[in-house]
Amino acid sequence: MDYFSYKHHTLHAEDVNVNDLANQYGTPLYVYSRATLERHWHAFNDALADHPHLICYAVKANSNIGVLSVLAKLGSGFDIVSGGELARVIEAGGDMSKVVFSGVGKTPEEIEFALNQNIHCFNVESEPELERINDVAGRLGKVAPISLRINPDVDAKTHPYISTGLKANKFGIARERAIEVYTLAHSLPNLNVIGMDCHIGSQLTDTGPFVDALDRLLALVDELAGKGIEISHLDVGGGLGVTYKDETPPHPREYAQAIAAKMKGREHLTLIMEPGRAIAANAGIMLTKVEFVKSGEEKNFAIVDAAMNDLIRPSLYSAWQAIIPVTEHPDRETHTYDVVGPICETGDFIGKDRELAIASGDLLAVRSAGAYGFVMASNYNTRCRPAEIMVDKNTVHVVREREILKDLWKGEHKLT
Ligand SMILES: Cc1ncc(COP(=O)(O)O)c(C=O)c1O
Ligand SMILES: N[C@@H](CCCC[NH3+])C(=O)O
Repeated sequence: MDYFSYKHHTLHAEDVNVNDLANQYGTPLYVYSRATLERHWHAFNDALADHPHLICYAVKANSNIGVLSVLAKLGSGFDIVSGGELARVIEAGGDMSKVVFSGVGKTPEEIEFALNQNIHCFNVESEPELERINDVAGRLGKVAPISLRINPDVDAKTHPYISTGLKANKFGIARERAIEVYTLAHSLPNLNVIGMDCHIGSQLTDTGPFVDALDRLLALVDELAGKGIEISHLDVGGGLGVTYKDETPPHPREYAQAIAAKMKGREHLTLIMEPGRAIAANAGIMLTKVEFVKSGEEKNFAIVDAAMNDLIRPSLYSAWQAIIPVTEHPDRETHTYDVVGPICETGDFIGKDRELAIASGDLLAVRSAGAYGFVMASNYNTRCRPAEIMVDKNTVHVVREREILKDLWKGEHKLT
């Protein structure tokens, strides 16, 4: 079931006509569906019902406090990568005992902040980070729970910018060095070694690489146990892909069951997952208005009011996201358009070569925009970032107001 669907030729988000949202809140506008977020979270959680587990939603995918609060109410954990994300989870009412802290460059201040919140675990990516956490914990008279992020050296077969589990990537500790680094961690006085984690990349559309990575991790868990280092959780990271166009990723249930099957007989190991995109991407759309239709010699352009500063994935990764009309006009002729924004860059496009039946003033919806959409937005060209809306059946919540011009130079000072 799709919570973004047409009723009487008009796109709805759950029970709300998105035309009304655009009229009331303006465009560009991000619109999320609470029911979709919840359904995606439950798909992971329910599939793991037979194994001790924790779903730690990857906050980076969509860190809006409204989104986080919906997931916190379901009992979700959170995977964070900065003190800022931790502060958002606190603000949203998240349970600190279900927070894991990933990322290659945690500062002493961020470590202290997280230690004082008693988070579940630090996912440590290097030896110097291990030493740093040990020092900060010692200074605070605390013991830091840690997991080591192992780089399993498997090819996730995804876009090179978002592949993270190869030796050539900056992430994690090489598999060959894992035992040595675990031994070091175990010897440090202010650390408690409780887990092992990995994350091999994002937008993966095949279960194979996940299972290969898990096999490699489990072999290490056994080797560690042989050396007297027993851990209590295994975190397989995030990375499950979604359908943007014609990709056929496994359903979260299928993916989670494949992972859980490998964990049979290891019920003492809590299984942690950190899905981001698979929960948020298809729970959101971005609405944009056609300002002008421009016919060139070689191309037609639909110049819209959203740009690469609002949604950067097409420009950054040549990512394809569906662009659909808010009102269907079966009577109109279609033409091929590049859907472009007003920013002064040739790379400013939302979609290329799209068949659309449009006129200026029409509204379009960019689908799959709930993950890595607003969170990657900027103010480039001094543009206000869009508002964000959460629809819950027929109720509309403004979960972030549209920026106003004054917000854009907050903290700046002119010379007198
Ligand atoms: C450590 C870690 N966990 C989880 C995620 C979430 O990934 P995805 O949104 O692909 O599920 C990421 C981002 O790729 C990550 O770096
Ligand atoms: N931002 C990326 C994914 C990066 C994943 C972060 N670890 C995207 O839009 O696809």
